[in-house]
Amino acid sequence: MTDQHTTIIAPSLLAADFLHLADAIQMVNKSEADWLHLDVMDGRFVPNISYGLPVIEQVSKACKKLRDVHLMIEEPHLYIEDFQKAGAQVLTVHLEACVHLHRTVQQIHSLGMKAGVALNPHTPVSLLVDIIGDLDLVLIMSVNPGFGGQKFIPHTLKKIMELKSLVQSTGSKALIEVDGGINLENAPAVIQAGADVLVAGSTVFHSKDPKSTILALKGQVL
Ligand SMILES: O=C(CO)[C@H](O)[C@H](O)COP(=O)(O)O
Ligand SMILES: [Co+2]
Repeated sequence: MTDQHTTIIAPSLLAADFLHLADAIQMVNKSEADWLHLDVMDGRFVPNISYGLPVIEQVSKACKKLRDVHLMIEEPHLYIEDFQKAGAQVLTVHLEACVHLHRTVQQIHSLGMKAGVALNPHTPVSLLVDIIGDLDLVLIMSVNPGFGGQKFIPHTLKKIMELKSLVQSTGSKALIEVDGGINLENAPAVIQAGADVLVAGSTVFHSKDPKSTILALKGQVL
């Protein structure tokens, strides 16, 4: 999607203190984070409900970083324009939730957003073969979607490597984003496997010094 040499860090607001969202956004604004990851859950595609359009609209007004919206919802095509109006800049839908994935990607692009497709841990990378050339981003779920604070599933490292070869062999511009259970211990291996973007919720927001943790995830320890 963009020329970049250092890993993009996208803190996930899901792990922030919801009573003090403004403080969380100011921290992200002042940090070396590149994006803000926003997780939308509908209680149907995943067994949890997070936050939705009104929250993203307000967050977008305050957030100076790119808004990376991860839709864990059924029938996401019904809400593409709503999320664009709320301030989404990258909009990611789940392959498992889309019957007409190519059409949904076209819809996202027609509204001026970057388009991402997310894969659950059990969904093979090979299912992207006929869409990879149209994508700006592929999100590899490294936990089962629905909750923050879960443990990284090790076999997803192999999927990141498979996706990296697919991207390289097809000349796709898609960035590889990895989401779930990322911490300071596994981040180097995830980057080594081919990740361009690391999502980190608990590791950033539950740390004593979130700004330093963001730098450390980038491999630039203070
Ligand atoms: O999509 C997600 C969960 O479905 C979140 O982005 C992810 O879980 C981040 O949280 P953590 O870093 O705590 O695992
Ligand atoms: Co997410």
